[in-house]
Amino acid sequence: MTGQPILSLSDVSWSYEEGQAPVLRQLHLQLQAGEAVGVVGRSGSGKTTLLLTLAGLIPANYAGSFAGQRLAAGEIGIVFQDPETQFIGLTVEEEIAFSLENKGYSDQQIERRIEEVLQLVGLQGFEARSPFELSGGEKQRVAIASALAVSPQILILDEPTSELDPKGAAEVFQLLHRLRREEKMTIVVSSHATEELARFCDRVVLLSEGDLRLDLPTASFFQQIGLLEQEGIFVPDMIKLHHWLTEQGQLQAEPTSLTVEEMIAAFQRMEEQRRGRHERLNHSL
Ligand SMILES: Nc1ncnc2c1ncn2[C@@H]1O[C@H](COP(=O)(O)OP(=O)(O)OP(=O)(O)O)[C@@H](O)[C@H]1O
Repeated sequence: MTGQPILSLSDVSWSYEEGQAPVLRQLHLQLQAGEAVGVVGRSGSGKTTLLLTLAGLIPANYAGSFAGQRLAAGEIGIVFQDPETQFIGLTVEEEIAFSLENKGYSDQQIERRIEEVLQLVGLQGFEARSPFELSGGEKQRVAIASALAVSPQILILDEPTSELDPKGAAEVFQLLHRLRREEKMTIVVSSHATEELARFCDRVVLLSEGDLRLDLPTASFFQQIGLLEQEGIFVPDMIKLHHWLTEQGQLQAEPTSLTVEEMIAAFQRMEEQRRGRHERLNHSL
């Protein structure tokens, strides 16, 4: 994916308090339209700070500059780790209507948009429910619906599954896959769920004490097993297995298999090649 970035941070540093060590250090990061970027790093490495900076919520009085940050407010939606801290409406409908009212939508437009975004996140019929009385996965989807209501170009999510059970986490990532597929959204997501990131992201970046240590396409990123483990990042078992099989000479010249499905496909390709070689040998005898 190439072309003009829709958002680019250039040489951005940030300290919360003057005189303190920077939480982000001389950071460069570009986002292309339609890509999904994962952000990983130990607790305290600066992930939330980076996402707030991308969303324009950290003021611009840092040593550095935003090159290319020309998106108006509302063109970037952000969803926080604990969606309840974001809720202000007593019903799901009110919650989603809030940002639309702020943008001057008419009542009719608001009604239509609420219906659209609830359908998009799979919560049709939830209009009158209290957002505080939903399951964790449903709360996250309401928060995502609210962020999406004003049609942002970029959706930023800060550890959206860290408070969820596996079912809730799967629901949220299914929704993110759908937003990419159907809405072509540009998505930045920080998470410790590296298996989900490996399935979802085009690119992953690693933050380490405010430095961007890695910024690579997902398959190449997860090949850096030593560095990732040193940084306390969980490397999915499938990726370790792939690495081991390649080292043992059992898999050759295969791109990294990030998922069980890709690993099965890699073995199927090898089996077909083996059969092909066998048949050619039989013919030549
Ligand atoms: N409002 C704040 N004022 C002062 N320091 C802060 C503030 N918010 C965060 N920090 C500090 O900045 C550093 C980076 O915090 P940040 O929340 O960005 O990390 P993180 O990688 O998102 O962590 P986690 O995975 O635990 O959420 C930490 O040392 C944190 O204590």
